[in-house]
Amino acid sequence: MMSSKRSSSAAQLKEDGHSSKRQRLENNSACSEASFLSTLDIYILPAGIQKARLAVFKTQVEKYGGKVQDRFCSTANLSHIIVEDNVDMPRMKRILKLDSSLGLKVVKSSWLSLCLQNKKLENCEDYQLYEETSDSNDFLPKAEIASNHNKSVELSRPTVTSNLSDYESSDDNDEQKNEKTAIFNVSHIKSPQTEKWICAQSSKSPKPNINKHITDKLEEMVKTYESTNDRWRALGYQKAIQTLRKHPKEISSWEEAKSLPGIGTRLADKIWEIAQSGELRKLKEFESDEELQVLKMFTNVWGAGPHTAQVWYQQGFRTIADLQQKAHLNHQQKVGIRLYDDFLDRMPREEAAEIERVVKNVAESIQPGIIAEICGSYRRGQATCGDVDVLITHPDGKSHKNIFHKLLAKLKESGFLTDDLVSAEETGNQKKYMGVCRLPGPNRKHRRIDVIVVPYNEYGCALVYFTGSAHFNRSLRHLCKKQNMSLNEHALKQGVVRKGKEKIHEGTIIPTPTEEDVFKVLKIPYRPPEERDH
Ligand SMILES: Nc1ccn([C@H]2C[C@H](O)[C@@H](COP(=O)(O)OP(=O)(O)OP(=O)(O)O)O2)c(=O)n1
Ligand SMILES: [Mn+2]
Repeated sequence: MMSSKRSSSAAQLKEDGHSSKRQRLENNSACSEASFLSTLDIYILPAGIQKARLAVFKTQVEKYGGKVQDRFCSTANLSHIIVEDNVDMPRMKRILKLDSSLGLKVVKSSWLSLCLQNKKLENCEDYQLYEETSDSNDFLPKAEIASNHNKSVELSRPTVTSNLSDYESSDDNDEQKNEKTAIFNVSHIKSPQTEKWICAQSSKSPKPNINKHITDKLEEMVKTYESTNDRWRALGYQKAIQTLRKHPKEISSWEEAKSLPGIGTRLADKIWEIAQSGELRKLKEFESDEELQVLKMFTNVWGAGPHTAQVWYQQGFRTIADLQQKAHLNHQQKVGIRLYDDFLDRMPREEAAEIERVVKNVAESIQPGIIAEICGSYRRGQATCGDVDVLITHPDGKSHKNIFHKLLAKLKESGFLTDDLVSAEETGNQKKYMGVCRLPGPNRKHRRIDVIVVPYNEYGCALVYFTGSAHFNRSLRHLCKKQNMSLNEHALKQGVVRKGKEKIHEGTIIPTPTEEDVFKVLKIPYRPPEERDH
């Protein structure tokens, strides 16, 4: 969980780092006929296609700016797999030896012929092969999930290789649907129907979660998949949990589970198994699997992700004591191990409020008028918090610059900050500290604290980002993509042009001094923090 947070900020950084690619866009942006296939990066399944025809396809596609891969590689960033018109999905999967989610478009070769014939990238929808979906459409609005339900292609992806880029790629697959509009015809983009989006809806459910007995078990599955770095599956389960939480009645049949958006056959099986027996065999198996349990425990060490956990396991370590005595640990992991139990314990929100008061008082004593706001789960009104995320700024637009070091120095001096994890991470104009604090007095636990100092003109976007939830943020970012915008903790930008995962035009900043402005620009109703707890 905590390691995912850090990977995510790295991913965010990456998002920002594409300005050098702007040039390429400018050369490309007048998308003439000559490069009408430039968004294609395809693999053509040879089965049933004559060699000569295969060669023609390859030459033609390349001639018009596309790429054709000679070998199939499940980790390559393909836009489509092309198959002979009579090849069906099961056959293709057999040939390519696939059996978990890839999320690639599989299209009949007659579509490619049509594009070449008309010298334009035709809509491929009518030529696409579909398979029942189970775990993929996380960020789509509900209506879209429903309508795509039996259509989206879901191929198998080998488990252990899934990583963060898979996680983001759900966005991109969907984006490819709009590739024509996005690359060729930027000015004619329709505003998506926003009302169905997760970020447009309140997380406050009018009814309590009646399927809690099911979602609790699925949550355990998520934790396991997260510890083995199987984010693809973790995300699929997370999405099912969201859907089930909102479902107004107790699941009473397999069909009922299966009819819910984003729940495919395999998830419906699991849900029905829990509904009927109160148990999930797969989870039991996981629970009796020593390796999985150890990996879960090791990934709970702050500073250790699934990879480190795996390495430790392979080195023969099985307990936290083993790590303490024998493993080669970096500074963060040493802190993570020393405070292992404290970090796993979520603090009551009252304690987070006390921490806020300490930080606010010290901040105010350094610079009057300073704003210090706890974001994260606390601001969303949760009863317990995993850590405290303090966002700091100053309305004069400049005083924030001097605050970071002074504030941390004072907080250390008083003994409130006990350990540093990341002393200063700079992202653009923002500075982030990650560390550990403890309130004065007996029997106090150590708590994780992040302090983020941001310039006032980035405050609106920073508030949105650090308030979360992470799921809510993903939905916002995805909605942005649909409107050719981008959103991160720094800014909301418009006129962004993307090609696959790449941003080939960074876009321009739309000023959003407040959170409300962010919602307004995206044309969704403003949601107060407690309604963003998705
Ligand atoms: N992968 C991530 C991680 C974090 N965030 C944003 C949204 C989160 O709400 C906020 C703070 O991150 P935390 O990990 O502290 O999450 P929460 O505060 O929501 O939960 P917790 O109570 O577990 O700290 O940062 C995000 O958008 N994407
Ligand atoms: Mn938090």
